[in-house]
Amino acid sequence: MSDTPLIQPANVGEGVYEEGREGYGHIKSYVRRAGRMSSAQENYYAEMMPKIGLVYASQPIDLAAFFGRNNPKVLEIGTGMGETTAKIADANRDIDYLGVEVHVPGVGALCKQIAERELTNLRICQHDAVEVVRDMLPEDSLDGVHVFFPDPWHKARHNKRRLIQSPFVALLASRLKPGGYFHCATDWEEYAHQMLEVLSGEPTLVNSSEGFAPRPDYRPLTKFENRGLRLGHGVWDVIFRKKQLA
Ligand SMILES: C[S@@+](CC[C@H](N)C(=O)[O-])C[C@H]1O[C@@H](n2cnc3c(N)ncnc32)[C@H](O)[C@@H]1O
Repeated sequence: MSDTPLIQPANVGEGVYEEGREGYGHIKSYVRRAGRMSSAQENYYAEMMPKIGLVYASQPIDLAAFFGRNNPKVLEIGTGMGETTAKIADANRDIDYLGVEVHVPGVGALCKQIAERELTNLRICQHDAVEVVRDMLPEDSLDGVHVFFPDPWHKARHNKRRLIQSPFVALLASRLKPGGYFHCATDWEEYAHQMLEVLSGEPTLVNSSEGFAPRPDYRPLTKFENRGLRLGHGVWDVIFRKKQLA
């Protein structure tokens, strides 16, 4: 692993207050939303998280040992209510998926999907993905990264809270294996262009298409996306690959 962390640990920057910074750590890409779990979500959370949850710790993990097999590993950041995540894992049982999400009712909803679909290839970490990637995922350990519809933070003064920015993309790219893919999607056009620009600027990645990519079959259309498309709104997919070693 390299000596210089790409994202500074939480104690760096102490004393500097910036909007969006929690506990003087790095700027957060989310706000803790209110919202209670339904009793079903609560029950599934209590039943499933001890079995499939990854508890955050500031040390790298062995993903093959964690999933109990050597199959391809894909990270999804911001699984939301988990419908897309569960559908993808259900349709691709030979691939192991690690979903990272901070919103507790969303984690509860995903636990329900995992139990109902009897998925053994999908696990969840309920923690800030920036810290999970920085502290827990070894370099060259992932076959793919999904970041679907990240919070757009559309006001200019909030743009700094967006996930897809150069330092985090460089960190994520370092966790991909050579040939691994990095797939983002958004319905916010200006963010789509930022994604394309930031990923194009990462020297270890190469675009899999010319410009935006067609939606690949493995990413199902969400209800929300379908409605948007009917209303004439756009959705943009950006898919890059990590360069093979020379
Ligand atoms: C707009 S939602 C999209 C959810 C889902 N991907 C979808 O397509 O419906 C973005 C999600 O990312 C989560 N999120 C944002 N920043 C995060 C972070 N740093 N770590 C983990 N989850 C994060 C939010 O809690 C939210 O659920």
